[in-house]
Amino acid sequence: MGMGTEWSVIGTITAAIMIANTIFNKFIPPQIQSYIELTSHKFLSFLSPYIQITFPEFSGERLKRSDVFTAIQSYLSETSSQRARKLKAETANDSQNPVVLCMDDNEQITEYFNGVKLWWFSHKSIIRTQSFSVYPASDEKRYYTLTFHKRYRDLIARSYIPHVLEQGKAIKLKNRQLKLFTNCCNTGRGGYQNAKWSHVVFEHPARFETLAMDPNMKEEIINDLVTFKNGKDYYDKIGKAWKRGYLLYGPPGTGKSTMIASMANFMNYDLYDLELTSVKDNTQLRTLLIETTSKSIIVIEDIDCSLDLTGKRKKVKKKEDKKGDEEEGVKDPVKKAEEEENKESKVTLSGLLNCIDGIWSGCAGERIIIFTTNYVDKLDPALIRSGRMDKKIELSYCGYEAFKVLAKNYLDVDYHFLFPSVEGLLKETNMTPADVAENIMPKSKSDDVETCLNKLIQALEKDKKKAEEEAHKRVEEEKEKEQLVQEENTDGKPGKEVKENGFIH
Ligand SMILES: Nc1ncnc2c1ncn2[C@@H]1O[C@H](COP(=O)(O)OP(=O)(O)OP(=O)(O)O)[C@@H](O)[C@H]1O
Ligand SMILES: [Mg+2]
Repeated sequence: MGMGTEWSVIGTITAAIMIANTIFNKFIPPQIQSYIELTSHKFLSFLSPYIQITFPEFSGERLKRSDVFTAIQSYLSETSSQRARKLKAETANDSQNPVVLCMDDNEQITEYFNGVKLWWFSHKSIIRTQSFSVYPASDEKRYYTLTFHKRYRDLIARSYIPHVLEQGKAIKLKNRQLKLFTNCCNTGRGGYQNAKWSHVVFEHPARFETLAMDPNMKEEIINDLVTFKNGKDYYDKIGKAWKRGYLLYGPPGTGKSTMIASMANFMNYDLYDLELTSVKDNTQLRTLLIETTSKSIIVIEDIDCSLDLTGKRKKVKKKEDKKGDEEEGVKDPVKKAEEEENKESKVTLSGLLNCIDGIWSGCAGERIIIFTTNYVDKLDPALIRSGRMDKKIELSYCGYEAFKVLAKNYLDVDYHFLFPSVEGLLKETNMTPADVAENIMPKSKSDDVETCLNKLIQALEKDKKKAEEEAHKRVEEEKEKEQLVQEENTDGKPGKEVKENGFIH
């Protein structure tokens, strides 16, 4: 039988089945339907040498889409778009390929696996649910069926289906568009229902390759991330939730935020930027954290400024109070009520810790939480203990290795005769990678590598001079202080006492 004849036979049979199915669903009572289905199924399976496996979209928990179904859908969207005749165009979140073509509903394709022929069908049927409402409720039921000869049962079950699921998951991950979620500006006059995330597509260009830092430290972080990503079985084995916490600390402009973006790109995880000052209270914080999904990084930037750890937040509130008192006479009452509510907003350290431990234990895995701070000493030890913050990463001033990465990024050079001068000066100064980057960035077309590096050298020399002057000033001040103490000792009371008592203290 030729390919064309085979298809027309399958097509006719499918069409006939679909018509019969419609008539069957419409006119025959459900009890008789199930009896007929059972009998005909038994009869057909006795006659047919083919086996059929069904993969429904929803199974078990009605609200959760089956992971197997979505994996098959991704797999077929890639493999079927070449072969299926009826295609469906779906919107993709990719600006370069705005449309994804995939197999349409009630369409079929043939596939070969290790020389074995098999058929995929995509079904969609409308089920009318029994309802007392004026408008009859209808529900779409979608599923895939896989048909193959019964002699290949083992091969399909043991090799082909795992292969499809693995490929499907990989395709889904590859096509995944990263998102940046933020809770900022979502709190207003309302209560907890306003505790929600809004998102934009995450398109930060930061990569580990372009991140300027000590190469050994970079490698250590990458290895840590890779181990975490592949660690599901390990975490299961040791009975620990599949989560990891990082604390990034260092002066402003040393690349903390850049590193977080690089991590998200490297891991292919969504980013949740949690702005604690916009969270009303601990309950709202919990709601937000529970809503985060797996394969994500939850970030709390400048943790020392957003929590009542240092008294900083209190100070801000006091300032607001003062301002409020001054403006009291002219204030709109609605605005005032709103402010009153905002003033109440309070996330406590213990609330945050409980929430973190809560999502640590209660939600599905693969989550990273990152805190950043400029002042690590100010943080409460409870917040950064191991288990909550598993790895503490210090990002510091620009060293020579980090400079080389920046020079490669910004000027596309691996070496230049001015590099040794830069190396020497970097050792003697504290310049952040952000400032180094700003100095070596060409500002006009005529700026060549030498001009840019000279500009950096000038800036470094200026910094060095300033640091030397400051150090000199400090020494002078110390000297003055010492002199003052000495003068006090000779002229003042303590000296006399020493004399009188005859003791030297
Ligand atoms: N280590 C680095 N590698 C590459 N670029 C860097 C690095 N550090 C800083 N930069 C550059 O400087 C800019 C500021 O850095 P970033 O925002 O990451 O600093 P930060 O440590 O988060 O500062 P802050 O504490 O103020 O939030 C970035 O846009 C980036 O271009
Ligand atoms: Mg930052």
